[in-house]
Amino acid sequence: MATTRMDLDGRPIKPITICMIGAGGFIGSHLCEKLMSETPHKVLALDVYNDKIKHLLEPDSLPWAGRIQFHRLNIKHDSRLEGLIKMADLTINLAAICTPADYNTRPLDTIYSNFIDALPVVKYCSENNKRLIHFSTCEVYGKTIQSFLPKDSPLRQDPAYYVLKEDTSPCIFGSIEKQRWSYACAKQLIERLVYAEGAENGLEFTIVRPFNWIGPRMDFIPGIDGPSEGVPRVLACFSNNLLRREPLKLVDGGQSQRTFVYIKDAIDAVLLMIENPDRANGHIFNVGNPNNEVTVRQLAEMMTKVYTKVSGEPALESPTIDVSSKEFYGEGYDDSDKRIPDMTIINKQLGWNPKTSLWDLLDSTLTYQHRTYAEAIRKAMVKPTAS
Ligand SMILES: NC(=O)c1ccc[n+]([C@@H]2O[C@H](COP(=O)([O-])OP(=O)(O)OC[C@H]3O[C@@H](n4cnc5c(N)ncnc54)[C@H](O)[C@@H]3O)[C@@H](O)[C@H]2O)c1
Ligand SMILES: O=c1ccn([C@@H]2O[C@H](COP(=O)(O)OP(=O)(O)O[C@H]3OC[C@@H](O)[C@H](O)[C@H]3O)[C@@H](O)[C@H]2O)c(=O)[nH]1
Repeated sequence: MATTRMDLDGRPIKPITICMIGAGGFIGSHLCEKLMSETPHKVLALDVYNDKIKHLLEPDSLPWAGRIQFHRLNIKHDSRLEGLIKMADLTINLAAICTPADYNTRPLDTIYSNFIDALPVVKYCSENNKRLIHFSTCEVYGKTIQSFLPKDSPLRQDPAYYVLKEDTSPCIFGSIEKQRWSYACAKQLIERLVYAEGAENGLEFTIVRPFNWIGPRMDFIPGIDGPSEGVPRVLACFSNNLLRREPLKLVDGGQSQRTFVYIKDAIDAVLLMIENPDRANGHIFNVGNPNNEVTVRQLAEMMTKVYTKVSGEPALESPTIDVSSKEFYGEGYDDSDKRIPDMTIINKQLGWNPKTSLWDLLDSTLTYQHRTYAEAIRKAMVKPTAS
């Protein structure tokens, strides 16, 4: 007899149906895994692709068979979207172009994907009184105030100038020709639209600002399960370099800082939002791990050490190489200098804190990368490239 699961206020959690847009992606695939293995909820999984959730959809003998349905559709132009949102109690929108290499090279696609294409999702939820959890990004904060202070200013040590807080921090982007900010600005405007639908029309919404969630199935390995010339996010870039025994490329010397959180810790936070609507509705949540801050150079050094342990292969003599952002990303690139999430609101509303250290999450993730890709890469490197 399954025990009834209780929410944070001691009330029994009723099974719901969730319309998950972008369910076939990195975060979506982990969220579907969690929902299928640990909850009674149903998922309508909408995406253009389902490679990352195929293991959840087949065979029919799976214990959750019947609770997850895949619908292959592109929300840009599909008349089935409203009906699927109406069938569900809650819509979670994860769909986006969200790899920085695209922001300054495909700015129109980026703006359409992160703002225009999300408009019908918000409209259908609002018109049909359906709850929405919308995925934004920590990138809406842009650059810290600290990054504009003189290098020797003592204020640089004051957290008020660099800790990012949902209800007080400004959004600071570069100039228009720095087209990198097309993504963050599109995300900012869709946040403002969702917030306005809440304020004016009573839409029950939650906005999530992920701070660099990383783990297995993030993006792709160029030339293996993605285009050879593709440029994924840093975890996949560095994994690809390690797998191919190439130096890791440090953009502009790798001085930018990031905080990384393990995908499995972050998914726990999302499940708390799903199952505690009274505590999550109306809120914007930072979801990250302030204890895992490194420069990109330090990340490269740590991944090199972990990969040596995981693969048994010694590191290269020169494990990293500096490259300019212009060379790596092209014209119009710019960067966030530092991303430390303030955790006050998510602690107060949901009592959530991340658990996994950067070393441990890199250990499990690089173990997955090595097990999944090492053989395919060895074969690809042996095979002469087509002349
Ligand atoms: N992973 C992170 O650390 C991170 C950080 C900040 C924000 N986010 C946000 O979280 C969300 C999910 O990110 P992710 O890391 O899983 O990315 P992802 O690229 O792995 O997943 C996005 C999914 O959306 C799908 N999609 C895109 N456009 C679509 C469309 N028009 N119709 C149907 N499906 C479409 C893609 O096929 C993909 O499977 C995005 O909104 C992203 O901006 C993620
Ligand atoms: O090979 C590489 C790849 C990336 N980098 C650097 O590593 C840092 C992280 O780059 P990523 O591609 O992972 O992406 P960013 O952290 O800049 O933004 C990402 O995180 C927030 C989400 O909104 C998005 O998924 C994306 O915008 C950047 O400073 C980038 O310049 C390298 O130095 N070398």
